[in-house]
Amino acid sequence: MTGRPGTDRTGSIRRYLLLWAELLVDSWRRAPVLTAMQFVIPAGMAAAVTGGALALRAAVDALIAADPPAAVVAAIAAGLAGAAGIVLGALDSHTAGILIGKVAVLDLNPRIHRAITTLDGLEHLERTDFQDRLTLLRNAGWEIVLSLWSANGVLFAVLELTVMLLLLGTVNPWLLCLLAFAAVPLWFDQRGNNAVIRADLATAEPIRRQRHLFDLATDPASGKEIRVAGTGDEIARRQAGAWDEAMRQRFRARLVAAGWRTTGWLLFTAGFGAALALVVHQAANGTGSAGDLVLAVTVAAALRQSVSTGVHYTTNVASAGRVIEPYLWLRDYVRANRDRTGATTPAPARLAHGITLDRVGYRYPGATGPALAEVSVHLPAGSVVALVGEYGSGKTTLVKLLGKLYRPDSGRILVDGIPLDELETAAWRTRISATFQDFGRFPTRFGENVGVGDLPHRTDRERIAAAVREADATGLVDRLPDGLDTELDASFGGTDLSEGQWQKTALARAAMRPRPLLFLLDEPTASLDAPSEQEIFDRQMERSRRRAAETGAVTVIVSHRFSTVTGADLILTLHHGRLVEAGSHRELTAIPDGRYATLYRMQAEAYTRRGRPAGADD
Ligand SMILES: Nc1ncnc2c1ncn2[C@@H]1O[C@H](COP(=O)(O)OP(=O)(O)OP(=O)(O)O)[C@@H](O)[C@H]1O
Repeated sequence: MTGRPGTDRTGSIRRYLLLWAELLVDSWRRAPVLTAMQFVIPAGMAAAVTGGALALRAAVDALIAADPPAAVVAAIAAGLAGAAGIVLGALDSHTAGILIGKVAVLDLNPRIHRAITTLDGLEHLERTDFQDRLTLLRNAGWEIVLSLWSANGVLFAVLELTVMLLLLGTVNPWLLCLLAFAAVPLWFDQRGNNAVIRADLATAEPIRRQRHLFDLATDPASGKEIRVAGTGDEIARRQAGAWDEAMRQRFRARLVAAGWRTTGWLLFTAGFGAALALVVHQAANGTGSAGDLVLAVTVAAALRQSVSTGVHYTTNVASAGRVIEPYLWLRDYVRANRDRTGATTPAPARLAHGITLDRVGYRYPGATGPALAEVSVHLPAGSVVALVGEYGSGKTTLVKLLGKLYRPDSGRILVDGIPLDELETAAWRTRISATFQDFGRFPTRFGENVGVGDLPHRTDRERIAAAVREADATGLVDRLPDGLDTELDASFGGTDLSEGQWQKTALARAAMRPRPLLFLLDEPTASLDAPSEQEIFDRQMERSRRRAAETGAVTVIVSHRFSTVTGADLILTLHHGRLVEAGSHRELTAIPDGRYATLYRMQAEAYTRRGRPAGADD
């Protein structure tokens, strides 16, 4: 921001013009004939209106001059011009609709979705102010493309207005003042629209909240809890509250806009009336012809139509700002993100030394305190590292930093001495195998759900079968009606899986990559029963050791069940975002009143009370 409104406005106009130029190129590529028609038709309509008015004046003057043949020719010309105007008007709306639909659905919407889904990092999905913008962009393609053709419509409306005013000027130069009256509705309408845009942006948050509450109420997963807890009424009340909050502001803004619009039209009508009175007066005292009067009435009536069309298109352009602004923001954000992630150093073929965290800190945007602070530790190549700590202690944040999903605010992460920031993000990610507690559920076939863990091999059935074995999911596949080819996700007509089965699918997906340098397992077994959990951890340990020998891979496991990670080479205990202890299970349990030792003992006692062996491997 420069702080100078004029400069901001110029910059904004420039950005809009550039966007429209791009959309014009898209339109031309997608449908050249339809695109050309968007210029030819309005030009033809402007010509038809002015030609018709001139022909009508000629016809009336010829009649008065007792020249019937000239009057007939002029009347036919006026009729033809009127008919051409009607045909072109009908063509105009149809062709524009088809063109806008094509470019919006086939070019712009996919471009927006691609930008959102391929953006590096997670901030745009997790920050509420970013989410508000993304909410506005859902299927916004139509409105954005419409703005181009509305701008084009404004241009032609101005052209038509200019020609008409020139015609009126030939009758009486005072009639040129009608231009000022014609501009008033445009200007007032603009003011009203600005109020609407401001209100829509200001109420994006409650609209998103009410949508979220609606999704919550209609989602089968949360539906169970809502019914048991009896919170249905409360959710409905809050949804209505959010809706009410948004709608109050939006209705108020629309009321203000309607006030501006009505005032604008009233002023225009007053000017129009005065113009007609002037021409009638001129005709009455003999300084003008009857043809002039007909021309003035015809043109002034058409002028009203042109102004109305101009206002309509201007409204479209102005209200498109609601989605154009977030779209331009998204493009800038993607560009800035690309520049920021322009690292080019390839990931090492294998880890020789390991991963070092040097005073790493991270604070979520808008958070009051840091999620991680001053974390310094070395994760040796080939080691299995466990992250433990209470809820919210920073474990997942650390995992995300290692996956380059966030960048540290302070300190740095080194991979074999190379700053992670300098490693090419995509290349680094292809060397990571990861499972998160909130795993993805893709509505595709089971095999594909697993295969996407290593995109180049997503249809490699042998590789998929091996990954399924690694995740101990062979029994699951055997029970599926079509094995690997079973369509998943009941909401899309497929077979649904239980929470634990989805988690096993995610584990199999994470087993697809053949030579990872880093395994990230963020509570990979939270939805599984204890025996499956232990089995999976044992299997993962075995896999980690194998991969460690091949590539020096580091495994980072987050687990709340301490007994499963006792075999880790290094256990890191986090507390309020700080690393408070690091060592092996034996070393940490030897610290009297140590954090790990205390938490471990408490968990072990709880298991013993429930009749389960406490830390059987201890
Ligand atoms: N997207 C986010 N925006 C703002 N704050 C966040 C976000 N994600 C996590 N936090 C905060 O950061 C801190 C660390 O969260 P983190 O998820 O890393 O903890 P954790 O140890 O993995 O917790 P859990 O065991 O519950 O998964 C918490 O205080 C949490 O509230």
